[in-house]
Amino acid sequence: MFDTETEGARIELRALTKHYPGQPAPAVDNVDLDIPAGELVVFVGPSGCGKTTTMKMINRLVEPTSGEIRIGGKDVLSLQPDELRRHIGYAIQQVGLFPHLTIGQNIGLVPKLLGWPAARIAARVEELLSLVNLEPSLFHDRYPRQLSGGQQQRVGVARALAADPPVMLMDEPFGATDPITREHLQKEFVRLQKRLRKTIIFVTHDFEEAIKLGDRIVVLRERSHIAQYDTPAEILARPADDYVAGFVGQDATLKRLALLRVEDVAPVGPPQPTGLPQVAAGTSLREALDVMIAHGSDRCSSPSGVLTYAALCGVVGTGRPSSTGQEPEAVPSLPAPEKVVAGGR
Ligand SMILES: Nc1ncnc2c1ncn2[C@@H]1O[C@H](COP(=O)(O)OP(=O)(O)OP(=O)(O)O)[C@@H](O)[C@H]1O
Repeated sequence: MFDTETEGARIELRALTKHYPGQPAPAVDNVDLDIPAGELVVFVGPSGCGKTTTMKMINRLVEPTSGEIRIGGKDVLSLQPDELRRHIGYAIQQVGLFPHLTIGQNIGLVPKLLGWPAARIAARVEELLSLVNLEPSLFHDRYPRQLSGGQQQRVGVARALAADPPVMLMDEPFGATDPITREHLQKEFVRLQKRLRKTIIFVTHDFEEAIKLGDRIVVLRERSHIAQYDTPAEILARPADDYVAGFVGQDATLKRLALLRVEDVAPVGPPQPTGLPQVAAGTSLREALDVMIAHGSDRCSSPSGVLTYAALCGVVGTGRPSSTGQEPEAVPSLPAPEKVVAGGR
């Protein structure tokens, strides 16, 4: 259907507008947006700003009033809507599993509609259950009511991936889960997307979630006007205006530290296995800072070298004048270093 069948396809929105009948103003007004192939782009904005309407126009659950949508160069509005939807994964907060179908049947629904042979569907369902960390032998024949909320959300993601579509639309897919399950699902999802490289539009109210998941974030105002479209790091470092700064919140520096890994910071020396608190490869700078604070140390050792508190401040532009000339935001000061007792807790 698209120029790429399974790997991410580029999405282009041109002057996209939706004016619901009887409403005084358009819900989505003249939106232009380019989403590169293989990227996960998060729409974040206040309730009612038009996130869901924009997303639903892409798989034509909502018909645009005017404008253009292209996926992989194909004009979406010239395609048959049911056929289009079979080639776009869709996961929503309410999950929408069919209660009378087993988990296996729910996941296999779209491949079945696409006419895949039974053996191929069975293999795909097994593969997807494993991919979302649900043991196939335990979950394949259960019914949705026999699963926890978090397990159902995973099935929702598996079902959206079932036909291996190049594009996925995800509307608060983890919204109904408790914070711990949600964090777990987010981490799993980031790992999954690193492998799959689909083009994904992900809607959320939660700016923290947008930072964790997005290659880029679109911050929306009312009527889906774009306030800023950039990488999480750029939005945190340089919010376009006060509206975006309001989303970023007070702790932008800590959020930026959470995006960076210890290996991103030039080490000041080789790893020192003893005497310093240790952090693993892949640890975020925010976690490394927590380790330094917990040990009362102004440095810690990682496989790529020694990370100092000064280097950590330098990387987020604190402790020296910022490029804009504004006062840099302070990272929390470290408590006075204490002697770390070898073998102590
Ligand atoms: N079917 C409809 N008929 C009329 N107005 C609608 C319809 N669906 C949505 N709207 C209106 O369009 C605007 C945008 O709604 P939409 O659901 O796209 O926003 P949203 O940003 O996704 O909101 P939320 O975060 O609360 O889900 C709102 O003012 C909403 O009331």
